[in-house]
Amino acid sequence: MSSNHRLLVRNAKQVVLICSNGEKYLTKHGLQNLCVIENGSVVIGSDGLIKAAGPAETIRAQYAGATFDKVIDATGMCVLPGLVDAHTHPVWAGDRVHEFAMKLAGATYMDVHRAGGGIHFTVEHTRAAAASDLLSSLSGRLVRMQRAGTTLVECKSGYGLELQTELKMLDVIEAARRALPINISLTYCGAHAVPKGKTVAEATQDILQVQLPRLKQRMSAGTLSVDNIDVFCEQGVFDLGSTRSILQAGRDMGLNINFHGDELHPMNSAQLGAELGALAISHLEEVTDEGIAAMAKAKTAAVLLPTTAYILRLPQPRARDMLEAGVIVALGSDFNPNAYCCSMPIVMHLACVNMRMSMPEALAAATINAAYALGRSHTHGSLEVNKHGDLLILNTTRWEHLIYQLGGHQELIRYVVVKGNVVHDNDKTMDL
Ligand SMILES: N=CN[C@@H](CCC(=O)O)C(=O)O
Ligand SMILES: [Zn+2]
Repeated sequence: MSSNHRLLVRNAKQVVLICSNGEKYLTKHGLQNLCVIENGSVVIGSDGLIKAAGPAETIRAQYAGATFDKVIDATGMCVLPGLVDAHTHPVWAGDRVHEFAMKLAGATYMDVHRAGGGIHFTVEHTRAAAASDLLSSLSGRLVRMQRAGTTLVECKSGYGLELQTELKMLDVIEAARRALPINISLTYCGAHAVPKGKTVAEATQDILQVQLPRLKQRMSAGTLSVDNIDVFCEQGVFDLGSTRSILQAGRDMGLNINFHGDELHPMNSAQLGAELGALAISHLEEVTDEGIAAMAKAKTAAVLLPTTAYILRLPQPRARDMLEAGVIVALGSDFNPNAYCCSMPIVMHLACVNMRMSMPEALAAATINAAYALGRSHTHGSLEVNKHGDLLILNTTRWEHLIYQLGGHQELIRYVVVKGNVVHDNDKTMDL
């Protein structure tokens, strides 16, 4: 093979492909043994896509005459697909460290929300913030996530709750998508809370009659590209009926349904999502057995968020029951002013310890299954030919160290690569 390629990563102790037969997600037995090559190499072409991932000897012979823009000798290191974070709220102004103190002193999430704090506090600050300030804080957060190994991240709006600020947030995410190498899946979450002074019915009408039509115009004009629609379906927020009408309207515009459900109370959100063909439902701390069965049947991914249950001291989502029922389990950091965590390695560690997932289950949940939850598992989430050349190279001989060493990812992650370009080199503390 004599053509020029972008990147060769050679002689890695382990190359963790995750899967190798074009699987769109992994459940049950598929999660028991992830596909790992001992002594492997990876080739990424000049189009940024994976050309080969296999035994080092085979690739050496196959690419004997090829040239590469860059060669990384990964002797003694591990190569993994870039991590996928399936749930974040990364655009906001005004932190909530004071509320963290209140919660440590015993206040619940809803106590703070009803007292006008929580999402409402963030809405007030985000409405007042300049788009340029939101973009610069968002960019910093995304770089931090990328350094922790995330190469595809879902980003929600939802701290505007009215047209102008929701559009401002979506535009800021769109601008970050164009400026930064990290891959972004963009979610409209105008139904994140009922704005102060409005009833649920009024808020729902505003979304259906004002916000979604404007979004549709912007999408048709090609100035905004929204991927998913989200609603916070919860007692005291959006009930099942209003959730249904908003999600249906989003689906009719071609958006993937991906929403917050069954977090603080059992709402039958899982059944609703399954019925509507949702790609994913997040949280599910209070999901019922019927909800689990419905999601397994409908192939609706469960995006579990270990940081939320940890910080709010909620019951843990029933990951084991979901896995045993064949639900597609994915993970997200839930980065937001309530749960300030940018690190999917920490999320995987919490999923293993608190939700009793195994390390292979957690890694699949943070790669191929999270990519599925975002409708991207045909291009992301595993190291397979023709997928994006997004990967991590770890300073360790066994991939499990990324989960085992709690908070150790900064030292462990040597390189982060997106489409064959090194976007983070820990040795040079470089971020591009
Ligand atoms: N539960 C609703 N939304 C977020 C929290 C957002 C916030 O508190 O600002 C979540 O997923 O945890
Ligand atoms: Zn959320």
